[in-house]
Order: sequence, then structure tokens, then C-alpha cells
Amino acid sequence: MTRPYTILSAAMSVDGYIDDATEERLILSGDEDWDRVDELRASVDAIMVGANTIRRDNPRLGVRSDKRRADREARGLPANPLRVTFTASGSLGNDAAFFRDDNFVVFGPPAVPLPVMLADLARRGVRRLLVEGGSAVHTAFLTQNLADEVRLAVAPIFVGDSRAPRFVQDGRFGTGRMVLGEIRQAGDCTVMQFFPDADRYWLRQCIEESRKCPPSETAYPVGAVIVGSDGREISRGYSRETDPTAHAEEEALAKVSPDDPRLKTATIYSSLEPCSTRKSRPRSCAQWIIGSGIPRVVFGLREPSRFVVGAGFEMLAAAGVTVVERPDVAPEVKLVSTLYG
Ligand SMILES: NC(=O)C1=CN([C@@H]2O[C@H](COP(=O)(O)OP(=O)(O)OC[C@H]3O[C@@H](n4cnc5c(N)ncnc54)[C@H](OP(=O)(O)O)[C@@H]3O)[C@@H](O)[C@H]2O)C=CC1
Ligand SMILES: Nc1c(N[C@@H]2O[C@H](COP(=O)(O)O)[C@@H](O)[C@H]2O)[nH]c(=O)[nH]c1=O
Repeated sequence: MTRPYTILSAAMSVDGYIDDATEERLILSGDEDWDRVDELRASVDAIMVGANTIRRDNPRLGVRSDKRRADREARGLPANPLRVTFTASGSLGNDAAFFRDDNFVVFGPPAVPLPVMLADLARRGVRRLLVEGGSAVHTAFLTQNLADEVRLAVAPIFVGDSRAPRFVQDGRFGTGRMVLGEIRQAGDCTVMQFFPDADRYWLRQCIEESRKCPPSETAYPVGAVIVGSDGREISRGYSRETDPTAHAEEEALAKVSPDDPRLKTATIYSSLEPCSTRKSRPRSCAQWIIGSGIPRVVFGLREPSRFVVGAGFEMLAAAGVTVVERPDVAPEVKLVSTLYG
């Protein structure tokens, strides 16, 4: 693991502010939303905020519920997650609640690149990280594509003052349209879950699908999902789902009519590079995809040359298909099977 699974969390007004412009901290969440945040805090290994949030809010960043702290301890975890911050200035104030016991880590000064900080947290055993703001920190994670999830609670109030901090600052958010996950109500707040990197999200769906594959000593577990240009799933499948020699891409394609007009603008995701040669069948997955008219393929792991030498990427690209390889997701694909080596 090169970095923890990272969840960004914020509460904001309907006009997008996470605080007002006064010295006093603005509470946006009501009791039910604080309880939701508490549950989220109890589910992570570490909670991070920026140095300015420590200076302005003096947060405790602990799990408030006695039961949740006890449950964590019963699972062999510290009662509270590790508290994390970073600072370029080094000015934090020793009496901050952040320093109330030794369950914390401070990165910097000087300024630390986010990937370096995240790699260090991963080495400390942090697998799941909650980032609670503020604006500068959220902007850094999102513009560097280092957030796996965003949980936004919208409180039914207006701040109406552009001097106040917003959820994010100006920046280049390369996310495109995010994937909308769950929407729920917490008291009078509306909580939305987003997955900022749609390709990463769908590849992870493929990985989950691949876990369903009947085991085989001679073929990898693979999952595939076909997604329309509107962001909606068209179909999915996994290797050996209906036949011992079927591949995931074939299974997903078999569930769609070849005349379905959505295919002409769809993306097919596969945890593994689509195959270019087959031992068991005449047609490779790359050929099936080219024949289907799907114009874009995204995969996680290049096919290791264990069973056949894969050239699916090259075959698809030569046919004019846009092919995206996501090496950042490849380690997660490999975790599914020892066959990947
Ligand atoms: N409603 C909500 O959910 C939340 C609201 N808030 C609000 O957000 C506001 C604070 O946000 P904001 O002012 O943007 O500040 P942040 O909390 O995002 O902290 C920014 C600080 O982080 C440090 N920093 C940034 N990048 C790096 C880096 N690469 N390496 C090391 N340190 C770095 C710097 O600290 P330094 O200056 O020390 O160098 C920088 O000033 C407050 O008003 C707070 O109330 C905060 C959290 C949640
Ligand atoms: N104001 C605000 C949030 N602010 C966040 O909560 C932190 C303080 O929590 P605590 O550790 O309990 O003191 C604060 O530093 C900031 O990260 N969060 C929310 O979900 N809703 C809110 O309305």
C-alpha cells in the first residue's frame, strides 16, 4: 500500500462556506450529523486537519462516544485515531487540544509534499485516513487526486459573506464529473458521498466483482464493468461467471444487446488488461471490445506473462480505442489473487 484510503469530510452552508468570517467557530452540523461524523471518526486509523484549523478551532479530533471508543479498544485499536497535521510555519501552540496526549504526528516544518506524508502514514500502519479540512487541505488533496471519497454535509443555512472560507479554494480540479454515492439525511443536514476519480471508482468495482470468480489455477480472477457516458452502469461480469472459459469482459458484453446505442460512447473497465490471444476460445477480449464499438477501455493491471503474453493494450490502441492504464490501482488488483505474483 502506497497511501491510505482517504476520505475528505466537511460540513458546509448551502452557499458553500465551511465557517463564517468571525473569530467564533461556526457550527454547521446538528446533533445527528455530529453523531454521523463521530461514527466516521471511529472507523478510521487517523484524522488529519490543517494547521490553520488547529489554530482557529482547537479541535479535539477524538471519538466522542464512549461505546465507539470501547468498541475500538475491543478490536485492539487505540480508543482514538491518530491525530495528524502538517505545518510549513511550525506555529501551532503547545497548549492545543491536538497535543493532549502523545497520539499525534506533525509533518513539517518545512512544507511536506502530500504524497510523502501519505506514504509515511501508510508505513505507520494507517490504512484509512479521515481529512477534516480546512479549505487549503481539501484543495490540496483534491487537486492532487489524493482523495478517494468526499463526504459533504450541507447545513440548511446561508453564510452570505465571501470573506468566509469555502469548502475549497480556487484550483485545477481534474476530477471531471464525480461519481455520486450515497445521499442521506442527518437531522436537518443532507449528506452526500462522492467518489472524485470516476475511473478509480469503477476499477475498484471491477476488483470487487473479481472476488466472485470461481477459483482457477490456470486463469486470473478478473472483473469488468461497462459504464455509459452518463456515468450509469450498463452491465458487469466476472471471469467464469457462466462458463469455465469465459472472461470478465465477455460476461459483461454478453449482458448488453450489441445494438445498444449506449455502447458507442461507453467505457469498459477491467481489473486486468483485456486479453489479445486466447488458448480456449477463438476471439480475444480485445477483439470483442473492438467489435462492440466501445471507444474507451480502462484497466488496472497489465497482464503478467504467466499464462500468455498479453498485448491487449496495443491491439486496442491500434484499432483506435482510447486505452487508459491505471498503475495506481494495480497493487489493489494484485491483492485479489496470489496468481498475480
Ligand atoms: N465546516 C467544516 O467542516 C470545517 C471547517 N473548517 C474551517 O476551515 C478554516 C481553516 O481552513 P484554512 O484556512 O484553509 O486552513 P487549513 O486548516 O486547511 O490549514 C492550512 C495550513 O496547513 C499547512 N499546510 C498546507 N499545506 C502544507 C504542506 N504541503 N506542508 C505542510 N503544511 C502545509 C499550512 O500551515 P502553516 O500556516 O502553519 O504553515 C497552512 O496554512 C477555519 O475557518 C475552520 O473553522 C475546518 C475544518 C472543517
Ligand atoms: N464546524 C464543523 C466541523 N468542523 C470540524 O470539526 C473539528 C472540531 O471537532 P472536535 O474534534 O469535536 O472539536 C474542526 O476542527 C473541524 O475539522 N465539522 C463538522 O462536521 N461540522 C461542523 O459544523
